[in-house]
Amino acid sequence: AVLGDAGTTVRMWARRQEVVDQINTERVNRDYQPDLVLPDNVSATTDPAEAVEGAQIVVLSVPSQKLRENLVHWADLIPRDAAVVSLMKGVELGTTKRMSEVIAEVGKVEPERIAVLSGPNLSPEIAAKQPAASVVACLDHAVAEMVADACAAPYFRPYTATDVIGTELGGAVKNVVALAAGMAEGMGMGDNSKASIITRGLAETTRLGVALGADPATFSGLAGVGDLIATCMSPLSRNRTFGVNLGKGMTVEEVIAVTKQTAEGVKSCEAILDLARHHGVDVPIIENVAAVVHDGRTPEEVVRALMARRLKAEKH
Ligand SMILES: NC(=O)c1ccc[n+]([C@@H]2O[C@H](COP(=O)([O-])OP(=O)(O)OC[C@H]3O[C@@H](n4cnc5c(N)ncnc54)[C@H](O)[C@@H]3O)[C@@H](O)[C@H]2O)c1
Ligand SMILES: O=P(O)(O)OC[C@H](O)CO
Repeated sequence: AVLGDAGTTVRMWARRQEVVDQINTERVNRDYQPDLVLPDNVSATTDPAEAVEGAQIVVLSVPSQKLRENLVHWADLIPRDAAVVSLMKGVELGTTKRMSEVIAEVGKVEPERIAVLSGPNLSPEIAAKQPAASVVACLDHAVAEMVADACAAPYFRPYTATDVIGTELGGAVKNVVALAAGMAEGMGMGDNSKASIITRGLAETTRLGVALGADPATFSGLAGVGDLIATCMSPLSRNRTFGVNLGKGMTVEEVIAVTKQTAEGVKSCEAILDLARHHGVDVPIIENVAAVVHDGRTPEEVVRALMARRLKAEKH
């Protein structure tokens, strides 16, 4: 819808024929955004070859852990001169690769053609065409500008950047911090607790980003603190909501059973923790979220553990 409203012709790929038919005939996707009427320049197909044929820009958005298995089938179809844009906010389990790295590896796309888009962009608000800003980052700034032009709509303002690592990492780590903020909310804690989590979560994100080669300034921007605030504070966030349910005492299995859409932080927290350990970066909030989600610790136990840590100077 954003691309279409920006005047860009869009051919979407979907797996199910009934979804494609609904989009092409009624211009809606009832399961995901029932109130959003897609613009006329957006169409859909179940055939990936038809979707990408002649495309100048290929936008990839599936759950992060499913990108690799899908990309295997798309790699040879992607036009060799197209920009490839990732909207995904996760890190791959096992490999600890960011989505742009998976695209380069499996899609055989040169890094200069890979752009990532990230920012405070909760989809129900975007679908309601409420004004929002975002960041398109690509090593080749001209490619970032081309993608920004293609998605600049009256209600959607993309800024450009060249820090792919920072932009991508900000989007992935904020989901894990939002799980922690949600847990605090679910346990009945107030704004001091959540602001403390957000601020120290940003410190962890920045430390890890710098170790990976990101520009620390990126984390003060839309893809850093901007998305972190939106996701940690909004009841529309799936990651925060997942955390709220954990904080209220539901088990991980119970929360998964009631969660219909992707909460990227649940799987990515382990991959991000692996990445941090590999680079020798201290990430206590991420570590404790992973302990709740994957090791059976309770939110109460990890709050006690976080508050009992050795006192230290406040620095990144
Ligand atoms: N929803 C948001 O507000 C938002 C905003 C910015 C970025 N993102 C990011 O975009 C990515 C996708 O999120 P989403 O909100 O679209 O998630 P979603 O769960 O709402 O939708 C995921 C889509 O992928 C499809 N899908 C699921 N499993 C698949 C598979 N194995 N193979 C192919 N397709 C599959 C689903 O049918 C659905 O169309 C995530 O990385 C998310 O962090 C989401
Ligand atoms: O609903 P969430 O938690 O996946 O967050 C959505 C977007 O990433 C917010 O920018």
